[in-house]
Amino acid sequence: MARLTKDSLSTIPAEARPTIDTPGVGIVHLGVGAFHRAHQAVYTEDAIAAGGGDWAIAEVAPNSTAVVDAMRAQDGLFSVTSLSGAGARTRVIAAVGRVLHAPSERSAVTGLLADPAIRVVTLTVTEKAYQPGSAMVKLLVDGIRARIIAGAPPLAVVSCDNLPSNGSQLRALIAEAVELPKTVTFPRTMVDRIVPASTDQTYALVRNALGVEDQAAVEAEPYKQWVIEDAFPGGRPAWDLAGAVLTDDVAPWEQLKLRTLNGVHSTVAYLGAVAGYETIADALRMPGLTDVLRQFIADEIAQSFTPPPGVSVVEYGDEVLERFADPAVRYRTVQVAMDGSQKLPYRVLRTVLDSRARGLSPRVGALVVAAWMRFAEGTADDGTALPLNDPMAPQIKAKLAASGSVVDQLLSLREIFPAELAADEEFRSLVHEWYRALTAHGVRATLSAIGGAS
Ligand SMILES: NC(=O)c1ccc[n+]([C@@H]2O[C@H](COP(=O)([O-])OP(=O)(O)OC[C@H]3O[C@@H](n4cnc5c(N)ncnc54)[C@H](O)[C@@H]3O)[C@@H](O)[C@H]2O)c1
Ligand SMILES: O=P(O)(O)OC[C@@H](O)[C@@H](O)[C@H](O)[C@H](O)CO
Repeated sequence: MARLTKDSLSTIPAEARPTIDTPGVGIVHLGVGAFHRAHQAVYTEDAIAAGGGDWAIAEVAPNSTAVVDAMRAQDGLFSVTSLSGAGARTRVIAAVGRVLHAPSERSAVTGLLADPAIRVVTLTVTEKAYQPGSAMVKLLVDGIRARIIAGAPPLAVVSCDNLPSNGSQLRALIAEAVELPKTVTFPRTMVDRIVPASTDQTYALVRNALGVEDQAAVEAEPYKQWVIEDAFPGGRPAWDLAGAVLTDDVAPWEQLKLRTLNGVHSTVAYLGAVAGYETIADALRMPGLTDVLRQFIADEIAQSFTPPPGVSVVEYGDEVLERFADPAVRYRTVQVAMDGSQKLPYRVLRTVLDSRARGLSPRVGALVVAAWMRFAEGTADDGTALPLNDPMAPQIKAKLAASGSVVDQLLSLREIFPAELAADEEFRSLVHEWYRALTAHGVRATLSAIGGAS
């Protein structure tokens, strides 16, 4: 079967063809993962179609050469399939102008970061990359230094990772190494679209829909949202015309999404993986789980922050549960569960701390922590092995191997559990209680007992 390329575009169904001819490059993106392709690349294609401009994307892969090879062989083209119970729609995106591999083409990447034609840098490099002196930080620092030497043309560096205050966190990491001119900004964003890792099913779906082979294909839910702080000194694509919300205040949107959607996603992931469910949608069918999640949303998450004006956290949470429950979106529980040490603090522990400050009981928050502990132990309730894919795996495993209670050992990991929380007797005793129940009876029986008791 022919490969997806500019030459083969005339053979695919007209409604799936790109809506633009790739213009000049104006954006560098670091981290060519599935999410970027299904989110920022789609918004950018639609923004170019609606508002024009030289805003094509130069993709920079920080690690793998596989995605670089696949996209180069396809002239930068790839497809995005929106999947839901209602059906599938595949479209090809032509917003990518160049593809580079950071480790082997470092000077080309730093040269590009200094190029005045580049006015925006975006990133999706996962939470764990935001560490002082990481390869991603060093690359950006070198690029910004080269840009300063070139006269510091204006630049916005936009983190699109799931992190609280993502823009300020990134700025702080870069500012440790280079004095930042006012012409470089770090807008904060809230990004949302459920994009599971591509599988053979994704590639087969595209072969059927388009009649070509696409090795960079991604699939996603139809829903997408992007709230961006409007701080672009060198201009930006007309993302607003593509449906993004440009605002001065991203914070309430970010809290809403990270605490509700991501907090609940992680909850389903840990309980679901330990109970033996492969996907988030499958896990949601576990008796009692939806009731517990609704309690979590209404009694703890919604009490922990002030949502954007006019938004009900409970209604938003109901919509999130509907999105998660769509069986067409096959997000694996173990994928959402990975890197828990990086995710738990902002997805769940901040909710617990803020609701404790308001005098509330962290009942479900403590259950999530106990479920993460059971997951970290590496076996499901039926004895199947579970992968601990986490940058802190060595420290977590060392705590698990130490003598004493698993709960006390893991709560002593200060990088995850702040001292204030670990010292909170009510929280501690609830985590102990849930951990005992999960260990003695398993997830399903524990959830059924909650249902029976409420
Ligand atoms: N997938 C989603 O549903 C979704 C939705 C919203 C936000 N996000 C954000 O996007 C991120 C990436 O998700 P994805 O689905 O594209 O994952 P992915 O596994 O497809 O891609 C991850 C990308 O991050 C890069 N990366 C990984 N570790 C890195 C490191 N230490 N330094 C630099 N780069 C590194 C990889 O090279 C790859 O390009 C998530 O961590 C999250 O912050 C994802
Ligand atoms: O992408 P991660 O690893 O940060 O988190 C896994 C999921 O919770 C996440 O990707 C959600 O699907 C996403 O944040 C929805 O917008």
